[in-house]
Amino acid sequence: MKYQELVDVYSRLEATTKRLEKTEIISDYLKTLDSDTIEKVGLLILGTVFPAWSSEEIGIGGKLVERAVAEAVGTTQAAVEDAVRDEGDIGLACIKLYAKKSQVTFFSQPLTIDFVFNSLRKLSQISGSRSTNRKIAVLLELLSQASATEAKYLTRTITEELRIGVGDGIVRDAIADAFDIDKAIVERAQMLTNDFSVVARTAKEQGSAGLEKLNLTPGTPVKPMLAQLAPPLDEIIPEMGCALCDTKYDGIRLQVHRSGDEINMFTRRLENITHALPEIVELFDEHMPHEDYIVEGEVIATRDGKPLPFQNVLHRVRRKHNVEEAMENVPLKVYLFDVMYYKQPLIDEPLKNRRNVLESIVDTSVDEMNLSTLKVANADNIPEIQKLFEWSINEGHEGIMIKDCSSPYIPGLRGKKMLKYKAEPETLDMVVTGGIYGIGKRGDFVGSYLVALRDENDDFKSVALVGTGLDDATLEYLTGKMKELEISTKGREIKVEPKIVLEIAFSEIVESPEYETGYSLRFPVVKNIRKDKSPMDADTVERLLSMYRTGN
Ligand SMILES: Nc1ncnc2c1ncn2[C@@H]1O[C@H](COP(=O)(O)OP(=O)(O)OP(=O)(O)O)[C@@H](O)[C@H]1O
Repeated sequence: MKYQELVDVYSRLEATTKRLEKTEIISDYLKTLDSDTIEKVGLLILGTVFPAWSSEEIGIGGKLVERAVAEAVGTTQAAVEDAVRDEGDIGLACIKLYAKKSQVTFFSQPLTIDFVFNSLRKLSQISGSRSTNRKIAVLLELLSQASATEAKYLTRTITEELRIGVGDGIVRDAIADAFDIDKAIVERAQMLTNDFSVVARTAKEQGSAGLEKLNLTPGTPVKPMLAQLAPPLDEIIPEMGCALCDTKYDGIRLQVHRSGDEINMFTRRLENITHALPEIVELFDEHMPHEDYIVEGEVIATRDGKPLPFQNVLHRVRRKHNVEEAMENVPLKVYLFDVMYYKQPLIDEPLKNRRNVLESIVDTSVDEMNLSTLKVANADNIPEIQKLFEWSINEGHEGIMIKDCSSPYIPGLRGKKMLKYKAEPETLDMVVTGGIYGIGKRGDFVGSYLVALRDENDDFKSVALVGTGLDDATLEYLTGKMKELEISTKGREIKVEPKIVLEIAFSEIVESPEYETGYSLRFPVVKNIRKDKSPMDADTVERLLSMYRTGN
């Protein structure tokens, strides 16, 4: 299958902002593909060649791509940089540069989807000596054979910024439409496998029966079930009838998988962090059965037995060197709260049963391994739940979780079956799309950050400019990141790729025509850099609107 055909689909997708049209374009295209190609297109359509669960990445910086483009079209790297600055994006720069291409490729063959996919995967494998030259060689093989539009989308795929406004939701709907399958079935398969190549191929070959057979596999991470904000206790607990309430710990969510002799640990973003926390691997090896399982819990940092803010665990997870030293300085504790697999998948079991299984398999005889502190609630013992909340806060935790006893584990869902009840006011996790450099002696730093939220097309729409809450070290760190992610700079204004996630506190949501969402925040303050979240995990315009309507 020719890559140009996929590129034509990209162009049509970029040309419309309408979700239904995008879904139809992809759905029609998927119907024309054979099994091997649909597997690749399932990922390429999202601008990637790796499934969401994989920690592999293409790993090519913008500068290297610019160098390869320069060689492919026979110009200087400076000319490519200029074009990127003028056009605001490497893809559009390619269109301009390829029009003037002086290198003529003889005997060139049209690029195929297969060749592009395999070459992009090959890039991630190249390391060690002369790796830059070897990467350039692979890039050149692609770029010198590419048409202008192929180069546009190839370079955007390589820099992981496809910009066609297609996210998981649209691909899910397109697969459902193409093969006449219920969307909920496709969604479930995606949440369980986190791999659109498997979902697309299975949908094509086996339809809904095949998708329904896909299940959890220990070793492959699954999207975590997420929480909504809880209404008052005396409203929600009678509504649930039976609520499992447990302490909400302020650490990092950990999904621990044992498969055979191997233990792997993943974050909520499905990042594999096994190597950063060797003592936790040992803890699970010694205090959990040697059976296949997937359990979930929160890992927190402590000092003198008291919990430390979650950034302390984050430092442990990000650390590549001196792991031993960090282990002594930041002792960790695990609090388990769910089990999704034990010898067999358990996600369809009600939470109460899962909790019973969990309690029967964890050995909590050591200080570091714990079950979350729990109280089962009903309409008659609400004051005891209020006490659990107060106790949790006094112990230095964040609050409590309120979970429906009868609920299955629904991967990726933020629904009413799992709620959070916190002491602190709600914040929004927002994505930085730009910023403004300071003036005078602050001229070297980006002083305010344009923050945005994801809309239903997975495009980022601006909400506010935030400049408060940042100390000098954080400003320096963020400015460095902004420079790495720079798309263009005009005067004091910088535009960046949407990668940085900031947690923003604010006093109120207000209407504002100044920003793309039509809303803004009063007194926004940066509370944290959420290095544990990807832009796709950030909050949405929909959430902003629902908070605006409910005054939350
Ligand atoms: N006992 C518990 N049960 C479930 N989750 C818990 C528990 N203790 C702590 N957590 C954490 O609380 C998180 C949900 O709360 P919150 O919304 O505040 O976190 P967040 O990371 O800001 O957002 P998200 O809901 O997107 O994870 C869970 O993802 C989990 O990491």
